[in-house]
Amino acid sequence: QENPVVLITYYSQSGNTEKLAQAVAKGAKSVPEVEVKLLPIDQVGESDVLEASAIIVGSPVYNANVAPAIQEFINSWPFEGSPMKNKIGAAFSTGGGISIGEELVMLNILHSMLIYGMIVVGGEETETAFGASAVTGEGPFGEGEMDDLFLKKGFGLGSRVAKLVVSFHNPPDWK
Ligand SMILES: Cc1cc2nc3c(=O)[nH]c(=O)nc-3n(C[C@H](O)[C@H](O)[C@H](O)COP(=O)(O)O)c2cc1C
Repeated sequence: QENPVVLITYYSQSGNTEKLAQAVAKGAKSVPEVEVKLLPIDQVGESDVLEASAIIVGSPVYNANVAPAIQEFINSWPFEGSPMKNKIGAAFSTGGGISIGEELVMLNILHSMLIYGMIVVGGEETETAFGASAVTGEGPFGEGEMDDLFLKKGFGLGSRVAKLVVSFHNPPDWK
């Protein structure tokens, strides 16, 4: 039996969300028995979406909303016959400021996943209850390297989703 696929996909104009996506992928790859795919959103086809057992979507904060490309991507998922039902979903975001949209963006992604019948989860810790987020342009969190604190959150999100996928893939005997 093939390993279940965890798809991590993101939109990133200036590289911040991509950095966080790489940390999420690292976390997912730390779990054996999953295949991890890390792709920018414009390189994801419908077959990637359909074959994935889990999808982790990342967006920058744009005026307290997801980037339009992210919403278009989610809107393009197949709906008839509920092929997305019971896939695991999770979210991450990066925003320039502290608390000016990161949570809204993650929750918006999760809301949309719920419409498709997906099972949505946050990260490993209370600090990633809604997913992993990073501040990229305020106070000590300026341009350049992403703070380790945020990369760890991304890692934890990826590893939690991958662990869940493995346990879903090998269901216990519930009888
Ligand atoms: C059009 C636009 C709107 C933005 N609006 C917000 C905002 O409402 N809140 C915020 O925290 N950051 C905002 N930002 C900053 C980005 O979210 C931040 O720089 C993010 O890390 C960019 O991600 P990227 O490098 O992956 O493109 C905005 C940036 C742009 C270009």
